Amino acid sequence: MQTSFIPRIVIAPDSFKGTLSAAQAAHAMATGLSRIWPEADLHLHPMADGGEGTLEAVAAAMPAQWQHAVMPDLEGRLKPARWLRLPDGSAVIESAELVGITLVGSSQVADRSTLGLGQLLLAVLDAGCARVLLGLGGTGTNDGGVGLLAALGARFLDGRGLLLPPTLASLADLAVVDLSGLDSRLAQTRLVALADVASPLCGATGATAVFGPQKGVRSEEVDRFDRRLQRLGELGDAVRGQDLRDQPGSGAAGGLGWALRLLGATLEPGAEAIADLQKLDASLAGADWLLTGEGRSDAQTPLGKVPWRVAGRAARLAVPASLLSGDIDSAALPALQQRFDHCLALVGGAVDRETAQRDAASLLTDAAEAMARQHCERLAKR
Ligand SMILES: Nc1ncnc2c1ncn2[C@@H]1O[C@H](COP(=O)(O)OP(=O)(O)O)[C@@H](O)[C@H]1O
Ligand SMILES: O=C(O)[C@H](O)COP(=O)(O)O
Repeated sequence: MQTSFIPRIVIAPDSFKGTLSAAQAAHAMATGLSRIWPEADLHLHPMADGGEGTLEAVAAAMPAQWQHAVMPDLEGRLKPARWLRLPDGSAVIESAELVGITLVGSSQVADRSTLGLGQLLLAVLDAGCARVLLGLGGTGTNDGGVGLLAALGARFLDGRGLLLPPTLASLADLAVVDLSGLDSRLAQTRLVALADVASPLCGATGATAVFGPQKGVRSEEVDRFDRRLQRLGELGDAVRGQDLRDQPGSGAAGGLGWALRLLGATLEPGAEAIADLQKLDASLAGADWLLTGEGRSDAQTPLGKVPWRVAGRAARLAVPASLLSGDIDSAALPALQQRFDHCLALVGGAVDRETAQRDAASLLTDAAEAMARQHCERLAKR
């Protein structure tokens, strides 16, 4: 079916983790919409939230230059790591490049470190970048950011004054946080952390309790590891004379949010920052429809995931928004329907999870087409 109505449609999905990048998801959705409206004015905004895909989402928004380095990953293996230099001279780093959960091999979470990420930040300082955006999220580390801090000159000592390796395991013996040797260039550098979650560093809603289990923290370890980050937070905050550990986003990326605050960074919700960089509102202004989605929509989605945030922007501009995700938790539907006029999942009916993941791109295209067909008349009447 094709119609003469030519709609303006914004397509702004997050990645479908493990199956499609945000750009692939946006492209698949666009292909489906084009079957109904071949001439449609489509605006593709592959989104990210600070986690995996952040560099790609920024690169899609502007003529940024890819830069290349080789740094230790979360298990200490040397790995190529990219960063971006923006037209205004700022740099963008993505934590998932070096300490991403997909890079985890056989290590225990307590032995992983963000040291290589700190070394990458040093390389960016060497390159003379005065403003650095750091995407936080999708990490396999829970070291409170001590690796990153150590790379930049911080020292972590035990009760006898011995230097500790920068890992969660060593924090069991932590007695002193010494920030006196931090790289002096940090004082002239504007650090902006793009956080994918608003969790505090510790406690029931903190990094270890909420995101530790997905990184391999066993239930009997949660309290012990949380106490280590609590102690780290108390000692670091005392040096700064501020309570940084309870601030929103300090628990992002296994505590990297807190570590960056300790370095004077400001924290922003990553999805909002990416939407701004992509000038999403300019595309939404006057649009007829927003189509967004993610791998799985659930109770976390209304807490500020990408689809929720882009739909919030659409609502402010009176643009109806629909959600097309790989899977949708039916328990979350009532909440999701507050913001989306139509919620559709690939999983359902004859399509099981395995098929939805295997054939994600073609199923997404077909589902977008089906959605467009259903919305055709309503959009034409707007
Ligand atoms: N094509 C797909 N069909 C069904 N489920 C998917 C698909 N792609 C990803 N998922 C599921 O989505 C979940 C990840 O959710 P996602 O929204 O992508 O990331 P996050 O919640 O970490 O931001 C995983 O459990 C994955 O199995
Ligand atoms: O710990 C992290 O890396 C994140 O802040 C939360 O991770 P997730 O968004 O990949 O679940």
